[in-house]
Amino acid sequence: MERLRLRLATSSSSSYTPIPAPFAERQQSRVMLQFGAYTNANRVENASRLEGMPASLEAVGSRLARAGVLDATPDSCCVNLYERGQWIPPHRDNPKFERPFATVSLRSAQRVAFENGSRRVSIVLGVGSALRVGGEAADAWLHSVPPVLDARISLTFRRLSAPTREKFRAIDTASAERKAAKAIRKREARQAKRLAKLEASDVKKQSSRSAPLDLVAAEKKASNGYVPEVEIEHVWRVYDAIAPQWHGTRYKAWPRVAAFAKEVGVVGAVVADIGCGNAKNARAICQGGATCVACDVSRPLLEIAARETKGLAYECLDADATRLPWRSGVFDAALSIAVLHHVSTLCRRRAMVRETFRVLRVEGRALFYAWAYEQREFEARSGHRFESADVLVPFHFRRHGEYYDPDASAVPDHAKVDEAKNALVLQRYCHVFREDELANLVLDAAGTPVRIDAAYYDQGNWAVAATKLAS
Ligand SMILES: O=C(O)CCC(=O)C(=O)O
Ligand SMILES: [Fe+2]
Repeated sequence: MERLRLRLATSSSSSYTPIPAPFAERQQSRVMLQFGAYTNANRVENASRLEGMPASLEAVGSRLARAGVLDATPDSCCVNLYERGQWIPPHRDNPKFERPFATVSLRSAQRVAFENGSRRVSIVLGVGSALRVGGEAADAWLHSVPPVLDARISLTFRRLSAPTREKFRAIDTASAERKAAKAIRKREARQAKRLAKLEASDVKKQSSRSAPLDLVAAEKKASNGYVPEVEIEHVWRVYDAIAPQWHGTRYKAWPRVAAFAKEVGVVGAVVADIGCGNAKNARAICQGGATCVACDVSRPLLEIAARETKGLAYECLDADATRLPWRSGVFDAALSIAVLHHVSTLCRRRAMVRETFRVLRVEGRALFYAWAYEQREFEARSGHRFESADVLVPFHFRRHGEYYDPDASAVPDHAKVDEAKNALVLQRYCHVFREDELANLVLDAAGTPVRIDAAYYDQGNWAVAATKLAS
């Protein structure tokens, strides 16, 4: 008996209930091993482990159902282990179990008593017998086990009632759903954490580089080497933003530039227009039959240039004048008109001059124009007065009129609104040249012997025309 009790008690799906101390003292109750659902102080326990019955007990339960002792296959079994003298007071079986239920008696025969008011009925349960209890016997009558005469085992088979079973199934489903939802939340939280970590490391990576203002700028930076932030923000992005308005007000070549272009732009000549902007010099260059290859860093200006030069032998491409994408010695002439003053370091201005002469053939001619520090007010239409050599010059980007496109590309971060003028004020960076500075730069930085053909003041700019003397 003890061995059996231990064996069953260690079965994982069982509940072993020893007799509580006060009950044990009076020998009330018995050791119980319960499989499947059972009740404990009127609460159903283990309802979701209905499959928990050992195969041997299940076989007995099925046989009871087949024999018609039970109406359906039981899903729980309580094994009662009685020592001699142990007993159970009158009670009613928990209504959360279906009727009928059945008790199989083993080991020793035992009398059980039924009572209903003053009525009493006793039944002797023989070894191997099955007692079916249902109807009034189960609910109107109480039953009890008087002190057993000998050690005894009984097996009571029950089936959880349909509503209770349904209730527990719903609870089970809900708890499974809660569990699943919790698992999903946990997984999502983990993913969010991982993502945040990735993003943080990305931001770190980005901020450890000198942050590019936009992708185009970043791309240019990568392909052209270092471009100071001031040029990207205050030259490149400004021209990108103002391109249509810029084009609208500057569409004619300056006369002395046009004269130079005409001189060099003969049939068969190949001319470079470096920093071409909206290509206002294109006609002057190409009208004599020359072919022109132009470049600029502003895509919006290049788009205008391409549009404006349809039908001309004029090609324009996106390139930085400090790193020209052409072979050395291929051009007969080069124009660098109002470009040098937008380059913010001496090193880059020197690079631009050197590159211009590199792509020229020997005897090739170049014309440079750069904004003058010394503005001769009576000559200069701009009327600027500069305080120093490196300045920010405001450009009023009108938010109205025929050259305003509200859908045009983004304005630079530094733009300020001027409500009175209904304009955005953009600041263009300029390095303004002092007298002789441009000529000295050309002589110094050409990287090859050059001859200065002319140096003069025109349109508020210093101008230098020079010829490459050797390769
Ligand atoms: O052992 C028996 O015969 C009856 C047991 C019983 O009534 C019970 O477990 O509720
Ligand atoms: Fe009972």
